[in-house]
Amino acid sequence: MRYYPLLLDLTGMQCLVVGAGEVGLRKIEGLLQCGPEMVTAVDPAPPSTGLTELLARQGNFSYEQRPFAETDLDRARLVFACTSDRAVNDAIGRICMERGILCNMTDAPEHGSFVLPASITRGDLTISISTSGASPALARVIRRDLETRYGPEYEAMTRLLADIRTALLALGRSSGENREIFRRLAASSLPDLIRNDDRHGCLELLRSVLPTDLHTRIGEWCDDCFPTF
Ligand SMILES: C[C@@]1(CC(=O)O)c2cc3[nH]c(cc4nc(cc5[nH]c(cc(n2)[C@H]1CCC(=O)O)[C@@](C)(CC(=O)O)[C@@H]5CCC(=O)O)C(CC(=O)O)=C4CCC(=O)O)c(CCC(=O)O)c3CC(=O)O
Ligand SMILES: NC(=O)C1=CN([C@@H]2O[C@H](COP(=O)(O)OP(=O)(O)OC[C@H]3O[C@@H](n4cnc5c(N)ncnc54)[C@H](O)[C@@H]3O)[C@@H](O)[C@H]2O)C=CC1
Repeated sequence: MRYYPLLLDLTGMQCLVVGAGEVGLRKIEGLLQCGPEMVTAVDPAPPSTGLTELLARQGNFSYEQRPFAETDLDRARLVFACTSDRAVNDAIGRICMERGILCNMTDAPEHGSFVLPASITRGDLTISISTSGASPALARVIRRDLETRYGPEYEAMTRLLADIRTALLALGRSSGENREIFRRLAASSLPDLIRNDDRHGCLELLRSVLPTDLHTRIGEWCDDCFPTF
């Protein structure tokens, strides 16, 4: 396998995007969805409409209208080289490598330390697809295909399973018994029931699978999946 897949927590992290054209903007938007400490974009061009909107909305985003300078890398932990100037991108990649900073090279991925996957998020559920740079267009097609298979109901499904998991683990039963229940629920028709707004079916299913100690909580969990407002 060419790359090691991981999910990165951006809390407290300073991110730098050099070159805020079409590709840079996509990377900035992706970063800002994950709550970093700060995203700084550096580009000599005036900010585009998309960037101006982000600047108005996001307190943790700043834009510096000037070319890249080596000192930009002093505080950055995660860097994206997205300029249209191959020599500038190469220099960023080289310095990051020397300093041990994670760097995404948008025009020469083989010289960077990581690539981005195409992603679908449904609350805490993340589905990522990567072709390791072989064909981003294929990653995009597969992402769109999976988006229809795993719809918005998977956000509530994931939250429900997380709540049940916390409660079940607190009962202190054997992990073998717990695993059996988690696997049954995860493979059940819960997504269909949520999508079809079938609260009754959901109640029935949870009663049939969960131990009686948890039955008093089922109503509250279903309320969360089927809000009445
Ligand atoms: C290696 C990587 C490095 C990185 O950026 O991390 C990289 C590199 C390059 N992309 C290029 C082109 C395109 N990129 C896209 C789209 C996406 N590119 C993304 C990631 C990645 N792109 C990483 C590998 C991911 C993987 O392989 O799985 C996605 C998944 C995520 C994101 O960017 O957030 C996002 C999809 C988001 C979505 O829709 O879900 C499209 C599709 C389109 O626009 O229709 C095209 C045009 C079609 C095509 O070329 O396939 C070029 C050539 C530029 C040129 O022509 O010169 C290079 C440079 C090179 O290959 O050398
Ligand atoms: N990884 C990916 O997903 C993709 C990568 N690419 C590659 O990414 C690069 C950028 O593509 P686009 O965003 O479409 O180009 P673009 O022309 O829209 O944006 C490039 C930006 O870099 C800025 N720039 C130029 N010199 C700079 C410097 N010294 N310091 C800071 N900023 C500088 C320009 O002002 C411009 O705003 C290209 O090399 C392209 O081949 C293209 C498509 C997808």
